[in-house]
Amino acid sequence: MDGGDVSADHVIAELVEMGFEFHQVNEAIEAVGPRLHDAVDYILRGSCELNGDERSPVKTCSRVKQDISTHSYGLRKQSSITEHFQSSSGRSKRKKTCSPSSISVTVIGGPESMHSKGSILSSVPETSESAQPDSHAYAYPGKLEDSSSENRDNGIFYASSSSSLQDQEIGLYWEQKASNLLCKHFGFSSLKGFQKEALGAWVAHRDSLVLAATGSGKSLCFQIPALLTGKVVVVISPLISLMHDQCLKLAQCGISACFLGSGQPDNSVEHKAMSGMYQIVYVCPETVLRLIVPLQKLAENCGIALFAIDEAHCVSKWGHDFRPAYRRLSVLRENFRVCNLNFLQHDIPVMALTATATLTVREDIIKSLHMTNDTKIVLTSFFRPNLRFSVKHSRTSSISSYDDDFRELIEVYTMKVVKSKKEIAVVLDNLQGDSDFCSSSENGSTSDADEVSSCDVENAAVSSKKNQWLSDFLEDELDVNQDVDDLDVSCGEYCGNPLAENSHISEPLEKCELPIVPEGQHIPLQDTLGMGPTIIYVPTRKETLKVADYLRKFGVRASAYHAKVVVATIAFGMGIDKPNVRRIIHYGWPQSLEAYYQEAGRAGRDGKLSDCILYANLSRIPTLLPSQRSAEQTNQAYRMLSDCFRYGMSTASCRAKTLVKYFGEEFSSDRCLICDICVTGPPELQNLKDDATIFLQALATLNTRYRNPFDDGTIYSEDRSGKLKEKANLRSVISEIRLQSQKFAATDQLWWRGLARILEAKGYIYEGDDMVRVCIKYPEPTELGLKFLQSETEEPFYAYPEADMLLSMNKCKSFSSFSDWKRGWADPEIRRQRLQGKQFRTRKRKRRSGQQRRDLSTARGRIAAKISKPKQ
Ligand SMILES: Nc1ncnc2c1ncn2[C@@H]1O[C@H](COP(=O)(O)OP(=O)(O)OP(=O)(O)O)[C@@H](O)[C@H]1O
Ligand SMILES: [Mg+2]
Repeated sequence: MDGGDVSADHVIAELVEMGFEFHQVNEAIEAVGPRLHDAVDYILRGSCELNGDERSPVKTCSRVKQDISTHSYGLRKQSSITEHFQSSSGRSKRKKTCSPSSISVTVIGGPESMHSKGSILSSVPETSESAQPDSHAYAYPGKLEDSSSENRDNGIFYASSSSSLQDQEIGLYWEQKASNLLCKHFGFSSLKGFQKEALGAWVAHRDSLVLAATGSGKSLCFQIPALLTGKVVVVISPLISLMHDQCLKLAQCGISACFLGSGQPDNSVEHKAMSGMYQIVYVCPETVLRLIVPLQKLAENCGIALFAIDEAHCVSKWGHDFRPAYRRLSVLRENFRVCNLNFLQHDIPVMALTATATLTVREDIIKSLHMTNDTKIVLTSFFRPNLRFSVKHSRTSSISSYDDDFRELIEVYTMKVVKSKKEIAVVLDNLQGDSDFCSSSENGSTSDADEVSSCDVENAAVSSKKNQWLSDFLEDELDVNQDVDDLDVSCGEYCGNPLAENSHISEPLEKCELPIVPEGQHIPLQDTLGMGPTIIYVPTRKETLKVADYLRKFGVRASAYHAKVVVATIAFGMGIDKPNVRRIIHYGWPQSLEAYYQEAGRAGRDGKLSDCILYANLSRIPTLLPSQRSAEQTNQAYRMLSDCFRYGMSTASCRAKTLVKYFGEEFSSDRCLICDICVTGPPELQNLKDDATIFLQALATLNTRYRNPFDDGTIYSEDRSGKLKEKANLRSVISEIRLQSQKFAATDQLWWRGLARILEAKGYIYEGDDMVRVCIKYPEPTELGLKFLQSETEEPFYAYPEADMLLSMNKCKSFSSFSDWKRGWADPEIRRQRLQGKQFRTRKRKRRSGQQRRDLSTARGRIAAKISKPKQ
């Protein structure tokens, strides 16, 4: 919108269309001429005093500079402290009680458009020399009237807004005013539906819980109130990198903001914030708990418009990033009510926001934060139409998998096909020989894992040279604030999966324009995503170095990022808003679908097609990463990991549908059309009647055979020595199946593991002890299962084989030959021949050469070598 040269009629029409009153428009045009922005400014300023020349010569960001140069950007003065006192004393001190009414749920139909054309955030450089990244507080100078004696009280500055409005004024045309502020500060043409809903609740002084997809624009729901009122908005946020990112962006939009917490090196910022100097104050939950009294003073002196609790899933023990301090945030609701603070006219609203909350988590948030019964729930679709989800099988702990898994990525970034098998072999050899490059135990090993490896102690130490290189790289290439330490915030009582510390960042060599995804339309898979940045999430720090190292050897500009080395403002963690991330690669099992969806949500925030690929070892059961957990938390963590495992194993249902369903949403359309399952289709439906029958039959046999002598209902199985041991487990069921059925003698355990999941989902079997597990261990038949077994109908049992069953089908052959070999030993004649014959010698030789090749860099290899060493 450039109002300079357009005719008065055009400008009038546009202003009226924007919702301004005709007489206001006329007055504005008469005063400032037919210039759209100036007219908008004029109207917004209304009858306020103008004093654009009072702006202090403090550094401004490029966008603000541009605004100032194009518009006569007068600013309204912050009401002085005396005015605040006057207005507060003039208010009714009548105490109010909360009248409970039922919680209302608003479901906004269909996902909001993600196509943020003309987003100023993508058009403005991410850092600007004038954005003061090292100042730790971000003040648009026009907002801080440091030279006004009126606003200055004992050296303390008070927040100001260009559109400071009284409470009653906000109520009248708040929607229009909010839209105008949105346009002015953020460059967006209109508020999204859910943003209006959330703001509407706030205007009505109600608490609210805002549930909206990652990247949908939740931040604006709590940023606009600061602009509308001129009062301070206090935002509770879990990560310093996130607070830093948001403050920087607000500064670019001409809004003063600061963050408080252990990462804030400037002690004076807290004092200034509590004096009302900043419009938006970000604070970590631990810090806000000790600031209750200063905040009450702030509410009395300057006014607090809203408490926003961002990433509110951290409140809940049932969520993926539980933070104990978040749970204590009920103090905000308790201490800022009319009944405790006489000067308030209404309770200060609490707005909780998250993109990843299941139904249980939502209830827990409302309860834990003591939100009022009148809490408004604003719910939008969690569906992100431009995210292309897929799951691929990979032995992610083994560097030999990197070749296949990262080949395409390397080709995208280096723009050449460099990888002949020979070249790759050379690189892999180099990496294996590199002392820094050590293998680590995989997140995803089963208890019966047969290939677990670990690092030599000496290899585990990362050379200081490399660390130096990494921080140099990050300093050079990324917008880094090394003074900010995420770990200060996220350690201690934080019992979650530290998201930000496990990522790689690949920066593009050059950017390219990509088509915007038309909502609900099919996107052919061969569409290239171009070279926007890629984030690779891996489970351990060691693996960040490993994968980054590998990519760099092929010429990709990749760097490991984890909080121990450096914390960047674009840390790509929870809530971080970088528009053009094209690929999110999870390399190894995530710990929960919440974490997965949250991390995947960093992709495609500009609305363009982006890939979210999960590489996981589908033949193994994932394990929990070590963390301090109570028994209850451990069970919950297993439940979440199990859901994630099932997502990976699923072959029949659209990925996006599974994901949004997990968050309690009924997917409006049947398929997303772009995920791997939608594109390639599910595998062939199979009649698994025989398989299900033999499984349940074997289970029933074991139950009868090992019914324990004490007849207490517990079922035992025998170990090889014939001793009674624990309950019949999946393994013993599989052995029993092999004994009972020639047809299934060669079918491997992956098949049965998958089938057990299908039977469990059907309600035919259940976990026989009280433990929560990722995969069923002690199957027991349900009544339904027994009924199925006893039924003599010919009715088929159709099911889609799951991912592990498909893997099993592929490797069935080798197992079969092994099985034949094993069975052969039962025949005395074959046994004799083998012991004497060539066949045995060959196998022995092979085994011996295997010993020589033992990999001494792995724990297994060293143990094996030790055991096989002849005794002296
Ligand atoms: N009304 C709007 N019109 C157009 N674009 C918008 C609007 N509101 C927000 N956006 C865009 O949405 C992007 C993401 O916003 P934001 O960071 O608030 O997402 P979020 O919902 O908090 O995501 P997350 O759950 O990942 O934290 C912003 O960079 C902005 O470009
Ligand atoms: Mg956010």
